Amino acid sequence: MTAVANGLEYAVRMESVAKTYGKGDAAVTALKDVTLGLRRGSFTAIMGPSGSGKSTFLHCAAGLDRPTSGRIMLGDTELTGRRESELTALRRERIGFVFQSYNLLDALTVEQNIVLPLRLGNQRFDPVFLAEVVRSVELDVPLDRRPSKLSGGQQQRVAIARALVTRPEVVFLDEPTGALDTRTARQVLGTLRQTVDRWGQTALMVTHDPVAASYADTVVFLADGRIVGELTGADPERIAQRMTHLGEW
Ligand SMILES: Nc1ncnc2c1ncn2[C@@H]1O[C@H](COP(=O)(O)OP(=O)(O)OP(=O)(O)O)[C@@H](O)[C@H]1O
Repeated sequence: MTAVANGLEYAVRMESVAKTYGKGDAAVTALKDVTLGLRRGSFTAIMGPSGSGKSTFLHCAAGLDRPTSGRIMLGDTELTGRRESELTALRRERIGFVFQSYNLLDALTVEQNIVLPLRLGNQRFDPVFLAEVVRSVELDVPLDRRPSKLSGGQQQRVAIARALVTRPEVVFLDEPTGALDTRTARQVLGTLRQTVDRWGQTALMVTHDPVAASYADTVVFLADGRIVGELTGADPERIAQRMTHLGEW
């Protein structure tokens, strides 16, 4: 298949990616020969024991960290070998991020938080699209409120809206429900699933939770820096069983 066709079919492609931290005796190889494509419109979860390379994988795929070798493509744009300023612009314009700790600014209102990536990129915001994003994440609070006045679940919906507002090619989520109670976590994951289904949003989520992972189309398992398996359409029990086979988690 040609590179252009891959760019259309895959939102992200990683080819033989390796990442080593440090040098000599202190070197730690966090990723080894990782090859994976995220199809446009797919929702993928990454699971693996502690230290298996999940964060490193997410950071490399999102252009937050550089692999030691291999190639990473965002659509038909190669990330590897770009200057930091170019990577910053690519991340701002084409990628959305959601973290466990929400990372909202309390000096700003909910609405100002959501549109912040557009302001930073000097992009205009379309109030009709903003309303659609707010509706799609089922955010049901006054937009002039400060984030700290909201529940954890509502704060994470604000963070997801902020990640979606630039119409990113991919949203990367790092333990997005790690700080939420079980019921709220399920509601937020249901919302995320709907944005994938309705908008064709591509998403990649790192999680320790088999229930969270079961909302994804495919779960990719990492162990010791390598991809060691994949499950599609699996329920939480099957995912938990596979994790148990990978050892402690
Ligand atoms: N900045 C760094 N410098 C040195 N070693 C690192 C660095 N970041 C990660 N590592 C090492 O790389 C390996 C993979 O770490 P990583 O954080 O990617 O795993 P993880 O699966 O996300 O772990 P966890 O589930 O505990 O967050 C580990 O051995 C870790 O100690």
